[in-house]
Amino acid sequence: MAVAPPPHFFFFTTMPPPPPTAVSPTQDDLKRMAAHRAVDYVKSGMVLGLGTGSTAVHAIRRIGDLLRRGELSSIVGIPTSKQTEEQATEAGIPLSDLECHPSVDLAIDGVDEVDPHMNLVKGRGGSLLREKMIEGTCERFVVIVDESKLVDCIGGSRLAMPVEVIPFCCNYTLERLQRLFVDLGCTAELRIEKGKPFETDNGNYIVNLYFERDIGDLNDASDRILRLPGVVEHGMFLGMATTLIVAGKLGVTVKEKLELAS
Ligand SMILES: O=C[C@H](O)[C@H](O)[C@H](O)COP(=O)(O)O
Repeated sequence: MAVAPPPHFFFFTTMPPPPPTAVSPTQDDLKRMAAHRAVDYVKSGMVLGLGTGSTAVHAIRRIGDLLRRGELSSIVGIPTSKQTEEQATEAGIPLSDLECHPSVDLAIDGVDEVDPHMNLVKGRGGSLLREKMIEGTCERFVVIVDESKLVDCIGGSRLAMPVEVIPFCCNYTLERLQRLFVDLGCTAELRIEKGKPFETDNGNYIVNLYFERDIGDLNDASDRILRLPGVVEHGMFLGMATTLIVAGKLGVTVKEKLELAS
């Protein structure tokens, strides 16, 4: 099993906790705090990757507010899902796509899990493919989380690792995915919603992988999954995040890749 390098190429900056109040922040408050801190990175004229989910929506609304107040201008948003497209339209953010704007300055998105090396699991909302296309091309990818998303190793939570597959013979692909990781006690399940397979924005299905043991070499696992015909993409986002913003009860912490910070 390959050993990941220590995370010494990162440094931390912290912000003081909010003044004490009678009520402690809810998880949604923490998501909003992380999202608003991320929007500090947004400058007028930027092309922005707009993430998907209950954390990212706070960033979308904040950007919309700043545009309305004239504190930001000439922003172009590239939505990572149909849901985000609707939310961004409602927030008044002008939208485009990668074909018209192939250079994305900054993307902001939530995640399902983040490890100490800033490797991520994404896609439990089903949007991993468009997210990976857009966030994989941007200059700076800012990940925003409440502290519940921090894990020691991704996949180690024993929660779902989503894989987007084409519908054709999806159970065959599912079997092959499960067999790939038989030594890790992997179970593969087709994501079902309302009695039928959950369909992504791209018309594909999601197979959720559950691991009994730690995945170990994530890059090797990624390669093995992607080599299977029928697989479109998986939810491991390895080495992509450049900034991590974590909101917790003690305040907001910002962690940067060193090369970006210098
Ligand atoms: O497909 C969904 C996306 O990857 C989301 O970014 C991820 O699931 C996190 O969503 P939330 O902020 O709602 O926890």
